[in-house]
Formats: sequence, structure tokens, C-alpha cells
Amino acid sequence: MAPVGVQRIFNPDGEVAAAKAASTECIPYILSTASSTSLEDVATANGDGGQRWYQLYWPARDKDDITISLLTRAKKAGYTTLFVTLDTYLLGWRPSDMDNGYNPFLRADQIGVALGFSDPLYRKQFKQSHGKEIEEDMSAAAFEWMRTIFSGTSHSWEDIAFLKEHWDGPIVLKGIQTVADAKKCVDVGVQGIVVSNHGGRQQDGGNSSLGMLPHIVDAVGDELTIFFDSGVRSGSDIAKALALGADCVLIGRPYIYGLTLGGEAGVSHVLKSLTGELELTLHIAGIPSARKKDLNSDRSD
Ligand SMILES: Cc1cc2nc3c(=O)[nH]c(=O)nc-3n(C[C@H](O)[C@H](O)[C@H](O)COP(=O)(O)O)c2cc1C
Repeated sequence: MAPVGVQRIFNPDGEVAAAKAASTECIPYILSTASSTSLEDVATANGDGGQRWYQLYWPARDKDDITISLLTRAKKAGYTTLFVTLDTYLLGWRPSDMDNGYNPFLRADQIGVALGFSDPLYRKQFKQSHGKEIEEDMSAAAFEWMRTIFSGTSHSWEDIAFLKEHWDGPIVLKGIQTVADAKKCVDVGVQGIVVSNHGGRQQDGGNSSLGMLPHIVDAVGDELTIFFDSGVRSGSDIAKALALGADCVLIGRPYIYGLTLGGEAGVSHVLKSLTGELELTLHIAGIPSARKKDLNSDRSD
């Protein structure tokens, strides 16, 4: 399940419901830094049997202490793989959000800032600089946290060494859309990439993620684990992405629609439907498994 922020906007049970459903359906859950629930509470909901990964919105290098605090908390709470989203160091131009004056991080209920508000270091620093607790000036605290995680400052390839120093598990870079960048990921020694255009929500007119997938797989598929997302809506879409060389597919909006309409049960329903349709698609196509060797074999004759 792709990292999707602010899930309590869609349903009051938000990330807790989604992480519970993930665990029930044996699907890994990726928690966003823009979560509306603390990472510790999501870990509890996901449980001992759940597989959970953490997605970092990476603060600028002058806030390395905050990055270390987030990574340390995530590791302690059982998140095993680090996804680092590269395509959103600032938010894209989103006309409908602007028309509605909508910014989830600045809403009166401060819904997308739970990881900051629950971070002991951020709380301490806020108190030192403002002379008061976060709860005494939630608007200022929310604004500063948003500027921390969407800093407007991109990172360099050299900065990856810092993450490797502070995360002793696999690292996956999310938002790769070119062969050249994919090759760079091999050079800097990460374990995986997500070929993603952020569900089309960042760069208007950007590449089609599925269009780029086979080129990137050809270039680095033997060296990196390739995740794919953006636009997967059905089990047959999953089969196509796997057949084009993805090792794993992330789902964004479909499970959020389930969360919105039906909470935990709604998310479970979407996950069951997608995996069910994938299985059926393979059966009907006469493909014995979702393994690469079966999906990629030449069936033209
Ligand atoms: C409402 C919404 C919020 C999102 N929040 C995040 C986020 O916090 N972090 C992140 O890396 N990607 C975020 N994404 C992008 C997803 O992780 C994923 O790349 C995208 O949704 C995949 O496309 P799909 O929705 O077509 O499946 C968000 C997407 C949506 C729709």
C-alpha cells in the first residue's frame, strides 16, 4: 500500500484502519511522513504480524537531527524498509486545491502533522524557539512542521550516504522516472526504486510511469528491486506492471476510496478484490504464477 498522507481526512479511523486491514490481508503498509496518526500508533494497529515500511519526506540537511529522530523512531517501531520520496520536496501546482483554499497541513485541526507533533525533538525545539508548547500555538507549529518536511530544498546524490549511515535496512528511492536516475540509484548503492510519477499529482505533463517502466527495468532490473506505481486500478493492471518487469506494485487511491467508504473493512475489500482479480487474470491467461519467469515468457506462439 503506497504511502498516502493525511488519511484521517478520508475517514476518522485513518491510518489505523488502513494499517489494520494491511496486516489482515498480508499486504505491506507504507506509512507516510505526512501521516495524521503517530508512527507508533500505526505500528500498534499494524501489529506484530504486520509488515510495515516507512516513507520519509526528507527535511533539508540543516535539520538532520529531525531526520535522525524520525528514522530512529521508525526503526524502533518495527518499520523495516525506508522509502524516500524524491519528487515532493515541495508540493506541485494543484489548481483544485488552490481554488478551494485547501492545504491539509494548515487546516484548523492540523491533520497532517502528527509525526511532528509526536516527535520529542521537534517538540523540544519548538518550545526552545517559541517559549511555549505546540498545543499553545498549533498553527505556528503546523506551519513550521510543514516547512520542515516540504523544505523546498532538494537533496543531492551524495546525501544518500547520510541516510545509509542512519538507517540499517533496505533503502528505496521513490519517484524515479528516467533511466539516468535509475542508474544513479545503482551507483549510490540503494536497494530499490519506485518508478512513480506520484499518481500524476506533482509534475503536470510528466512522463507516463508505465511508459517508463520497461526502459528502467531493462537498464537496472537486475541490480535493484523495482517497485511501480501510478494508475494501478485493477488486478489486470497489476499483472501488466509485473509483466513489464516490476517486482512489486504499489496501490494509492484505490485503497483510499475503500477507506473513505468503508473504513478498515473497505480497505480490506479493495485489497481482496485486487488480489482476487490478479489471480483470476493469471488463471484466464494460462499463466501459472506471478513470478517473472512465468509472466515474461513469450506467448506469441
Ligand atoms: C491523497 C494522496 C496523498 C499522497 N501522499 C503521499 C505521501 O504522503 N507520500 C508519498 O510518498 N506519496 C504520496 N502520494 C502518492 C502515492 O504514494 C502514490 O505514488 C500514488 O498515489 C500512486 O498512484 P495511484 O493513486 O494512481 O495508485 C499520495 C497520493 C495521494 C492520492
